Amino acid sequence: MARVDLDGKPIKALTICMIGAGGFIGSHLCEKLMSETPHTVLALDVYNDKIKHLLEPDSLPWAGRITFHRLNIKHDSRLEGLIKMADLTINLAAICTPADYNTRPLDTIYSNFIDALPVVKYCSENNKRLIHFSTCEVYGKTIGSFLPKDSPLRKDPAYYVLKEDESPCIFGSIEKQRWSYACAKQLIERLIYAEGAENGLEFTIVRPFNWIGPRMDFIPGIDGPSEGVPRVLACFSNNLLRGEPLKLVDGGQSQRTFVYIKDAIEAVLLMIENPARANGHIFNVGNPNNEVTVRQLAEIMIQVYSKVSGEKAPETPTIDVSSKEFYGEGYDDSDKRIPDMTIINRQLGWNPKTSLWDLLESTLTYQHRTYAEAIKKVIAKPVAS
Ligand SMILES: NC(=O)c1ccc[n+]([C@@H]2O[C@H](COP(=O)([O-])OP(=O)(O)OC[C@H]3O[C@@H](n4cnc5c(N)ncnc54)[C@H](O)[C@@H]3O)[C@@H](O)[C@H]2O)c1
Ligand SMILES: O=C(O)[C@H]1O[C@H](OP(=O)(O)OP(=O)(O)OC[C@H]2O[C@@H](n3ccc(=O)[nH]c3=O)[C@H](O)[C@@H]2O)[C@H](O)[C@@H](O)[C@@H]1O
Repeated sequence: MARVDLDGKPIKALTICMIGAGGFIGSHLCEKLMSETPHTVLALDVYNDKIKHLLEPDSLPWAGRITFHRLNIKHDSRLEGLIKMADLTINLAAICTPADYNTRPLDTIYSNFIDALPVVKYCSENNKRLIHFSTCEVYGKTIGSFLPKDSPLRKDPAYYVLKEDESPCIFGSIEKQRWSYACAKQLIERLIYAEGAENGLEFTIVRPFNWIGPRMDFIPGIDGPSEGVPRVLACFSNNLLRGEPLKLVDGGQSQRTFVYIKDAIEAVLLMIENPARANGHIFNVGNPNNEVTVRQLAEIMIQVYSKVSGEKAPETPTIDVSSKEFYGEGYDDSDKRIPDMTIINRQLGWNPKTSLWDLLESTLTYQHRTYAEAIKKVIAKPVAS
């Protein structure tokens, strides 16, 4: 049966230029596009470890529909040609781990703004559609966080729910370099929006709210640097795998909503296949029902990991660390992130499905299966003198 879009029209097979295809989100999106659609992917990245299973062997059912192009978009003349070959470009490439924002602010700003400029320009000049990945961090802090601690208004959704077309972007001072990422993402959003308004660029901007699942980031000392600090899912997974206490930054009081990567990818596929409904829009993609403090996240992950691994929870399950000690000078944090879902619901009829417990159960099962043996070997190895 022919696949149809939300308006009942047949979906044409597309060629998609996916920049950053070798990362966490890219790997899941490539998997979905290969297994469930007829689309072709030109996968661009500097790494391909997370999509190797889709590239080899030649006998895979989708062989020929995905090709990997190893390139750095900072300096590679092949970029424009690949964008021209495609109907649609999806840009995922970015430095997007908070540990980098205050310690490598220049790389962060270059990666999230300067390096994205040619992609926007080539799409605009060649009349190609662009789906650009921004972030929920563009909202920064909530309005409610500036109210007195005991103000009843803090409980009023008007002071914390984040709306694409209404909420302001509230960042800290310049010396709080945490916001270098959010600010660079905000400026590229504004540039894309302006290209749409002045030059007719067909664009969609995605604001992911803490998408998590298998293949997110790396486990320090196993498939990433020992001293590296990934995002919270991988930090806590690493602690659990090693039987160490989970580190709560500044008491773990910040709140987040976590969405399962597989739910979120459904939303991206709807955007890809329904351009008339997605063009010109900015979409929050998150799960407002999965809100927890970071401390609660740690507690749930400890329980779930114990269930899936059969190992006892560590005697000291969590410890508090200051943000200065953990991330260094210039760190700051978003207090609370509840996505408003009105626009994505209206335009694409999308809703997240997976509960926090369920998504952590499948993700931690994957982490245990993938890393537990390797961690045991590393721990058992005597340190070279
Ligand atoms: N995962 C989330 O929940 C989340 C949340 C908000 C925003 N985002 C945004 O979504 C996008 C993808 O995030 P992710 O979680 O998959 O991150 P990721 O780090 O796993 O993936 C990014 C990929 O881009 C590649 N890349 C970076 N710079 C490049 C360059 N110059 N040339 C070629 N390739 C380059 C990296 O090698 C990596 O494979 C990013 O733009 C990020 O800011 C993600
Ligand atoms: O995922 C998103 O939607 C966006 O937010 C993330 O930012 P953040 O949620 O702050 O990053 P995490 O590393 O996942 O941290 C979440 C919270 O856990 C805390 N944390 C992290 C690691 C840890 O070991 N302990 C700990 O308490 C952090 O301080 C923060 O409050 C990243 O900036 C991006 O990947 C992305 O743009």
